[in-house]
Amino acid sequence: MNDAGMSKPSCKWQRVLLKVSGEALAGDHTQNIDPKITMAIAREVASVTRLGIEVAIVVGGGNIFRGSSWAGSGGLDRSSADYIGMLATVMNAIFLQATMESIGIPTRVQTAFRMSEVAEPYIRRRAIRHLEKGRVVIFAAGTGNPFFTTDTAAALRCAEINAEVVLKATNVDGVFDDDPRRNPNARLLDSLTYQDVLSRDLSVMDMTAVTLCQENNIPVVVFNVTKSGNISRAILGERVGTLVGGPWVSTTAGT
Ligand SMILES: Nc1ncnc2c1ncn2[C@@H]1O[C@H](COP(=O)(O)OP(=O)(O)O)[C@@H](O)[C@H]1O
Ligand SMILES: O=c1ccn([C@@H]2O[C@H](COP(=O)(O)OP(=O)(O)O)[C@@H](O)[C@H]2O)c(=O)[nH]1
Repeated sequence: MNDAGMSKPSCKWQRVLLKVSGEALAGDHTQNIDPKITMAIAREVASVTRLGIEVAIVVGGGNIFRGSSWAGSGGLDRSSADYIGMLATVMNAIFLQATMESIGIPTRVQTAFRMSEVAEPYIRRRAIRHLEKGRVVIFAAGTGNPFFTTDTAAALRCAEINAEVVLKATNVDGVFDDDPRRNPNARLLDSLTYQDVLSRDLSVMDMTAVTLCQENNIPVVVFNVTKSGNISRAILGERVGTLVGGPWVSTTAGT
């Protein structure tokens, strides 16, 4: 039983870290953020938090600004470009928080650097208390440092709050043995070891993020967020997408 008075279901995971990339939030790309996507995420997260599963989210910012693409333009150095990118993730976080709270999900945003007029600063113990109280916590501004990505922030926050898995929401069905957008014969991989990802240079997450997950035995599930129900399936531990960090193990809840 958690503080929110909900009995814990016999699901695979009790506390998860959901990584939502900016690309995923952009949906059909008619705008920077697709409200249909934020609402779909909110509804699916709501359905699992009602089961007592604790959900923390790291949002990306690539739908608005990706530092590496801008560094060097108009005298913009990489660090300044990355800070703009981190601020982009805060915009996504505030939007997602508003959508979640509009359907009754108590949500807190914690940013890696202080902007306390719009969000809480990242305070680890406070984040854990929010989760224990049944609130969704959205981590924004990545790690707060330039030269990193929000995938690394996802791995870091997952380790810090003792979440059990990083669920990486993407626009493709999982990890393929080649880029599916370039190679129609690319094969979806069921599961992978961290070493596979590193040695075969499979574009799952950046190497820093993969190494952090490997060193802390954090499994990563890469799944397609655009398919309705996949967020719930991933959070409930059902077999969806590609599992990095060892073979799927059947559970009572999943297959
Ligand atoms: N250190 C902080 N800086 C900025 N805002 C904060 C801070 N701590 C809490 N808040 C905000 O104040 C509001 C009330 O905090 P809340 O989390 O509801 O407190 P409690 O856990 O005691 O109920 C929330 O909107 C929260 O985001
Ligand atoms: O710890 C971090 C996280 C993000 N970023 C910057 O924020 C941008 C958006 O994050 P990311 O590209 O990881 O978002 P996503 O690819 O998930 O949309 C990155 O390109 C970086 O410029 C950063 O500098 N440090």
